[in-house]
Amino acid sequence: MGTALSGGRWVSGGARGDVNAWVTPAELAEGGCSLLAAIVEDLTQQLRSQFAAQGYDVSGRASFQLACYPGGGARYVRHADASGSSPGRCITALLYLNPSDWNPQADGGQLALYNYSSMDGPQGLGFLSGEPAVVIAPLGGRLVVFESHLEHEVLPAHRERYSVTAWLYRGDASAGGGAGRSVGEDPGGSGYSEDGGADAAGCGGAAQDGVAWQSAQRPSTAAPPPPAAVRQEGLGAEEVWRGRIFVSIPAYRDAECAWTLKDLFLKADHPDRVFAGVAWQCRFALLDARRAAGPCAARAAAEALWRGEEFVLQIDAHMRFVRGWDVKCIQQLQRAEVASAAGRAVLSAYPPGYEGAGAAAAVPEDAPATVVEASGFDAEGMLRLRGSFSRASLLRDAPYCPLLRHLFFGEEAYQLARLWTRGYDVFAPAAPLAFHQWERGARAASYQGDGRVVAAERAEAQARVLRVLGSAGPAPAGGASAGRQQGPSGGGVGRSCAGAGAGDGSGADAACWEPGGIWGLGLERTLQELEQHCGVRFAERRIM
Ligand SMILES: O=C(O)CCC(=O)C(=O)O
Ligand SMILES: [Fe+2]
Repeated sequence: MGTALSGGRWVSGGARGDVNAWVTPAELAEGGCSLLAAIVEDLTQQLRSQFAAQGYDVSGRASFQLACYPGGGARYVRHADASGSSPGRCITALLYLNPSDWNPQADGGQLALYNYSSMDGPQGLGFLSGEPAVVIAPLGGRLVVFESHLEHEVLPAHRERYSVTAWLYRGDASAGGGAGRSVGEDPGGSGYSEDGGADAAGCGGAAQDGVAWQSAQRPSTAAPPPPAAVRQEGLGAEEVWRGRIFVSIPAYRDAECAWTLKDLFLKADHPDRVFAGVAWQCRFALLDARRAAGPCAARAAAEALWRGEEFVLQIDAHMRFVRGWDVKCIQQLQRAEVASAAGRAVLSAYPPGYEGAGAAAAVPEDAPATVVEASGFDAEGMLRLRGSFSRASLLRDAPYCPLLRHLFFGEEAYQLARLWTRGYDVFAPAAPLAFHQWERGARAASYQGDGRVVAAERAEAQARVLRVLGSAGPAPAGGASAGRQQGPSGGGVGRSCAGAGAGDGSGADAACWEPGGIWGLGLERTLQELEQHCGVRFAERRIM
C-alpha cells in the first residue's frame, strides 16, 4: 500500500486524525493493489449508474482517497464533504478495509451520520455529547453511501482503521477545477476523471442532459431523501433516523384490504413516510381478477410499484399492526443487521392472528413474538414455513418471481433459500409487529380461472421451486435439465433475466434458474449451509 500511496500526500491534524492520500485506481493497481483498484472502479461505475437512474447528477469526475486512522483515539470531527470549498461533491461512498473482527465497543472508530445540520457551530456537539446520529461500525467490506452534504464524524478510533473513499461529483463541478479546490481537496487539479463514465453509466453522455433530467425528476433540494445505506447500532427510539417504507400488498378480491391499509397508516408513527403499493386483482396496480396468477405474481406486481423508498414491508391484504410499527420495524431491522454476518438482514415471522374483520377486528393484547421454524413438508414436497421487513436492496437481490404462477405453499422456503444464499440472514422480530387474519372464512378462496390450467401451472411452479431447492429430479418441460452445477460466471445473468417475462422455461430463460441467476440460488452461501442452519433436508423432504 505504501507504494500506492507514494504519489499522494499525507496529512494529519487535530480535527482530522487520519493520514490519507489521494489516489487513482491506476495508481492503486501500479502500487500492487489491483484487486482494490478493480473494486473501486466497479463500485464507482455501479454507483454512478444507480444514482443517475434516481435522478442525481453524478456525471462529473470521481476522486478517491485512502485513509488510515492510526488508533490512539484518532478521529475526524463533524463535517460535511460537500462544503463551501468542495460544493460539487454529490455522493460519498466509503468502503472499510478493516479486519472482520472489528469490535465497535473496544475499537471505536464508528462513523456517526447526522441527517440535519448542526445548530451549535460548525462542529456541533457531536454524538459523544448526546446528539442523535446514525452510528455505523467500520466493519471490513462494509460500504456506506450517503449524500455528501450530510454532516458526519469519525468517532475516536483505538485501533488502526482503514478505508477508501470515493466522491462522485456533479457534472457542473469539474470544469477547470474552478469550483473551489479546498484544503484536503485533490492535489494537482485533475483528480481522477472518468471520461467513459457517462457512457457506461447511461447518464446520457452530456452533463447538460443530466442536469436537466435531474431538475425534472427531483424538483427540489429542500428535502433530500435520506442516505441510501446506513445502519444504526443500539440507539434509543428518539435517536433513530427514520427512513421511508414501501409496503408491498398483493390482494385478491379481499374486503380486508381497505382496513389493512387504514390500520397501516393509523398505527404508523410517521404515516407521511409510508408508501403502499397494492396489486389488487392508489399507486394501485389493477389486475384483472380473471387473470390472477397467485400470490407470487401479485407480489411481483406490487413490488413493481416501488419508487425508491429505503425499506420494504411485504405483507398480506388482511393484516393489522402494532402502534408505531414503522419505527419498531426499522429499529429491529437495524439490530438484526448488526448481528448478521454480512450486515444483511430480513425480519420475518408468521404473525399472531387477529379476530373478526373490518371495523370489528380485534387485535390481541399480549401476543408473544413468533419464531418461524420448519414444520414439515406437504404432500407435494413443499416446505411450509410468511410478510417480511428489509432494506429495499432485497427487491434488487431477490425480487418475487412472477413466473411461479399459482404457487401458494413453498414460495416461502424458496424465497428463504434465495435470500440465504445471497448472504441475507432472516430474523424473527423480538416482539410482534403485525397481526394476520388466519381465518379464511370470507376471503375469496378459489380462482375464477380454468381449474385445469391453474393446476397445471401450479404443478410447473412447484417443480421449478423443488428444482432450485435440489429436491426434485427432472426439470419441468423446457427447463434446464443439466448444468446445474455450472452456474453463471457472474451476477450479470440475473440482471439480464430480470426482464424476461416469458415464463415458459425456454432455453433462453434457463440460466435464470441456475445458481447466480435471478430466480436461482445466490452464490454467497450454499443451500447445504441453510439446511444445516434450519435442520431441513430438502432432497429427502425431511425435518431433522
Ligand atoms: O472514514 C470514515 O468513516 C469517514 C471519513 C470522512 O468523513 C472523510 O474522509 O471525509
Ligand atoms: Fe467526510
